[in-house]
Amino acid sequence: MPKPLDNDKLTFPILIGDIGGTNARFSILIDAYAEPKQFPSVHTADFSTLDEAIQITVLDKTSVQPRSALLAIAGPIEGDEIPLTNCDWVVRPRAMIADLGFAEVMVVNDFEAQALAVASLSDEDRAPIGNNNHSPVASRVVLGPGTGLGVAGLVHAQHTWFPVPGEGGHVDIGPRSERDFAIFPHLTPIEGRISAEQLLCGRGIVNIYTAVCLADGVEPKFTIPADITATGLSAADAQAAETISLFVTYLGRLAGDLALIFMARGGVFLSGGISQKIIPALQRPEFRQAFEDKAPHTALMKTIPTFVVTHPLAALSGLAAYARTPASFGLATEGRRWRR
Ligand SMILES: Nc1ncnc2c1ncn2[C@@H]1O[C@H](COP(=O)(O)OP(=O)(O)OP(=O)(O)O)[C@@H](O)[C@H]1O
Repeated sequence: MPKPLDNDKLTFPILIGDIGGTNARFSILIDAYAEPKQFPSVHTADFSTLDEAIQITVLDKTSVQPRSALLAIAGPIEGDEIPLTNCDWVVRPRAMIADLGFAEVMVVNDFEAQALAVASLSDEDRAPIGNNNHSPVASRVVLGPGTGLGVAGLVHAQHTWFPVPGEGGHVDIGPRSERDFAIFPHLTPIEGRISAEQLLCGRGIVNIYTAVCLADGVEPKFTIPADITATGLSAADAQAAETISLFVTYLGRLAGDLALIFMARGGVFLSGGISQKIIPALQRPEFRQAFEDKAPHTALMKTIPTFVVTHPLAALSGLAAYARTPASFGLATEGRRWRR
């Protein structure tokens, strides 16, 4: 078993990496004060292993030899061989230490990294949804529709940020309005239920659109999420337009539920690839209406801000924030930190 370590500093220079299902992004943090040295983002499919991607895209391109690596990955972190969700790579920290010259490797969950990022996002790196652009220093939530639906809480207590990565994308979601009751019977349950991720991700956009078409007795025209949002945003197609409206409504409902669970007075932050692409739809009334529609707590919900994270490399910025000042974060390291 890996040896548990305290939340002490990783040794600089630190390679930080955000390994998604489709893309991997790397940078090097020379010390606690320097801006990260950014490397071009790469497609995971272009390299057979993570180690090869690090060697070719980072180590071969710089004379700086990182002493530590801090990686965010999509998927649960268990044991010494960590397979990635949606990609063939396996993270092998012990082999990275042996072969790539690192003294230490630490691996965290990708939404934990997103949560670390929203602890300190500047105004330029977020777009408010609604009238409130103030985020007090208080607990927050990150909710990210992309290939899947990621969720993490960020609890603020004792002057410390505690990321809470969970599987919140898999909570149940059910019909509420009369129109929902007409559409939901056309969704395909998985093992008897509809989870939030079945509606609130790229595939979910297609699921909603198809169910709307079936409810209307119309042949579906689109199978690609980006086509549905593009057509829906321009209102060129009634079913695609309704899909966008329902998508932001359901996202607002879930965002509100999560804000209630975490008492997230610091706000709910929408990350992931889709949120940034549909900001105009999120700024229409439906998202905030659904978010605030939480009687008997409507007055409370009106005070909670909501944002789209617009930072292009939010997970990397979260990892860099942790690498600089680990003591500001209550990040669990047990079983996730390996050293030579
Ligand atoms: N304009 C768009 N509107 C709606 N959905 C989109 C749009 N563009 C891409 N998508 C969908 O977003 C999903 C990809 O999300 P994202 O960009 O967050 O990638 P990821 O694989 O989750 O993360 P990573 O880039 O880290 O690998 C896919 O399902 C894709 O079809």
